[in-house]
Amino acid sequence: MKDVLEVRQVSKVYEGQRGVHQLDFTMERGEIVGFLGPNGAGKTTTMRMITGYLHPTEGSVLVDGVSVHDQGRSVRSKIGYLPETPPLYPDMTVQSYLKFVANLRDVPAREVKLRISEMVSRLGLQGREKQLVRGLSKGYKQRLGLAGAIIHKPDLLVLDEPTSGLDPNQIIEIRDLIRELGENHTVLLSTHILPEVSTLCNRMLIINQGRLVLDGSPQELGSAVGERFKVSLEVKATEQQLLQVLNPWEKAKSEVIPLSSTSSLSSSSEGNTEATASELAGEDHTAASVAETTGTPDTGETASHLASTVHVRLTGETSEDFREELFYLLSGAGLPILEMKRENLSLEQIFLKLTTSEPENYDAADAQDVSDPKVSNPGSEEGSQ
Ligand SMILES: Nc1ncnc2c1ncn2[C@@H]1O[C@H](COP(=O)(O)OP(=O)(O)OP(=O)(O)O)[C@@H](O)[C@H]1O
Repeated sequence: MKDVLEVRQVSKVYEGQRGVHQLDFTMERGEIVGFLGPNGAGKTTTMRMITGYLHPTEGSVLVDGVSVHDQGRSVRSKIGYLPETPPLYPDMTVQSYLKFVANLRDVPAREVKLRISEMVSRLGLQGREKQLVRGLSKGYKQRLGLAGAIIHKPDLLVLDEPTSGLDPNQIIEIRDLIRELGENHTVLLSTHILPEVSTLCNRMLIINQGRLVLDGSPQELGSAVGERFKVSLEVKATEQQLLQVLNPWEKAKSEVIPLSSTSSLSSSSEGNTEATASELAGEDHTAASVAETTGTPDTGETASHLASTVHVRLTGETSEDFREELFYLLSGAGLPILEMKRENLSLEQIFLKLTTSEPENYDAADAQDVSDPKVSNPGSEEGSQ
């Protein structure tokens, strides 16, 4: 499929100060891509270069194969841009603003009326056509900004923090609109709100200190930072029975979790109350003591053989999801899983891992490498450059 957007080795230097450095990525038709980064990372700079409002110091931006900077006006008709603060004129009405933008964007005169009514109904602006822009709430101003950004039916839609400053209801409404717009447009969306990316985007780009540090789907994030797949389990078995099955299993390493580190065990049954009490007394809780405190009545056998439930944490060799295989392994051995929980890093933790790095020296030799898995060694010296 032909790329709608090609950002080729783009750098921007502001009077000796770095804006962005050798960014290189493409977007295919129909993608909704989240563009994330801490304050000052270079998101707005990048978006302004993509939309033709700023010239790169180096590199080029192509939309539908045409250079944004060589063919300014013709290529801008293919782009819709919603800056963080949409340039709305407070003394215009909703309708006159849309007419103004339609003319500016070269919408054919005979189509303007129809496009305005399409935008009004699509963006939920019905009944507000004659209202002055200054009287609109922030959420409705954002809707109007979006209407202005798509009135000329652009191929590529660039949205700079479209939900910033909105209340929770407005955020939900604008997200729904963006999701809908994504059905007909290719969308690049910058945001500070991480859950927004997981709900709206099928791919994300993370930028830090002017460089791309990750390019991948939200699902690929874990493997991008070299994370292994992890789960914690509560299994109806003795520790010995469980480890007999898990130890030879090559997919993951298992570690029994002492009772003092488990939450569900320490909050439910009577046995757990005892355990918590002894815990308060500062006793050490090994897996054997878990067995003791949660086990069946004492019949004289060793405590670990009596346990009714055991908690274990399993860490995979890779980031590959092994839950299904694990389920069949334990059920095949007649050991019921009572609880299984993923223990992987949250999006926020991964973001922090990728964007918390020391300031670096910039020189031409330290070009980024975001080849598969699409990350430039976060945390390592090379990656943080
Ligand atoms: N006009 C300018 N002149 C000089 N430096 C600038 C200019 N615009 C941006 N910068 C610098 O370029 C870097 C990237 O800024 P940019 O606004 O693109 O970041 P951002 O990721 O959009 O940040 P935020 O999330 O805070 O909006 C920052 O160090 C910023 O100070």
